[in-house]
Amino acid sequence: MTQVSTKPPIVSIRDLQMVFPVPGGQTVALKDATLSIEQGEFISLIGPSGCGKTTLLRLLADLVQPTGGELLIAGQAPSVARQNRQYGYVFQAPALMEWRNVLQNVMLPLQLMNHPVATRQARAREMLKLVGLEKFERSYPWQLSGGMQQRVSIARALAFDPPLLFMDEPFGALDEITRENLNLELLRLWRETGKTVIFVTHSIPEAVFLSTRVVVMTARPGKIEGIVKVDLPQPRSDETRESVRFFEIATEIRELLKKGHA
Ligand SMILES: Nc1ncnc2c1ncn2[C@@H]1O[C@H](COP(=O)(O)OP(=O)(O)OP(=O)(O)O)[C@@H](O)[C@H]1O
Repeated sequence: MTQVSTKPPIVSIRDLQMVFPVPGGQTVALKDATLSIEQGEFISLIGPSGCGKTTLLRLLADLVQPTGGELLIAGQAPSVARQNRQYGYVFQAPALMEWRNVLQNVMLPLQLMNHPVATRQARAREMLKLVGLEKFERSYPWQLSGGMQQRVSIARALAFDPPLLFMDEPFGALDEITRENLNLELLRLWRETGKTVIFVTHSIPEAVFLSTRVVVMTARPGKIEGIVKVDLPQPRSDETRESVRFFEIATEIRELLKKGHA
């Protein structure tokens, strides 16, 4: 007998639209986006600069309000999901507080919510262990490499143990090898925690390596050109990047990107 899941998708968007007023007119940042994401997926958003990837994340995070369409996070309005701490957000720049050490940075969200000191310390240490930085809790951001700083910001985003993690080009500024290592670490963390990740990237290989599905967007006004399922075996490894299937999927995404540019 087939089991039918009654759980709502963790993200459900229908005909989502975002139009920004600009002097002398308007910018259509996102047009008619429809997408459903199940719990535990790893979704990458890829598309040309200005196609609305960050806007889509900001809509999901309730940082801007859509001008049309529907959007639900775990069956809730984004404002409710935000209050219920349903997601963590990792930005392109780590945005750490220079005057706070690593532990204090990770504890900050819990401190703002008045969690007791012992609870927030224990939770922050657990998250630092998850990202492999338990030995650096007393270090200050300026004492860490760019990759380590981004791991701290991932630990901070996970402090509330949210089911969803939004990541906006988190590794874009890092060198290729650091980026590949962090990709592997992120996949380990994703497997161990069962989180749903929505990840913005400009890199086709990064999207293929990380994702269960890749959402390909068109040039402005940003629309979804296609959704590519990545059927590469898990866990992914360095060998994954050399497989024939990896190149086939990368080519499929490249063709969709070209179509969206035309
Ligand atoms: N607050 C705003 N007011 C006016 N226009 C905006 C605003 N936010 C975004 N836009 C415009 O919406 C479009 C989409 O921007 P967005 O940052 O979502 O693109 P993106 O795909 O993330 O780009 P990139 O890959 O370069 O980061 C752009 O043309 C941008 O200028």
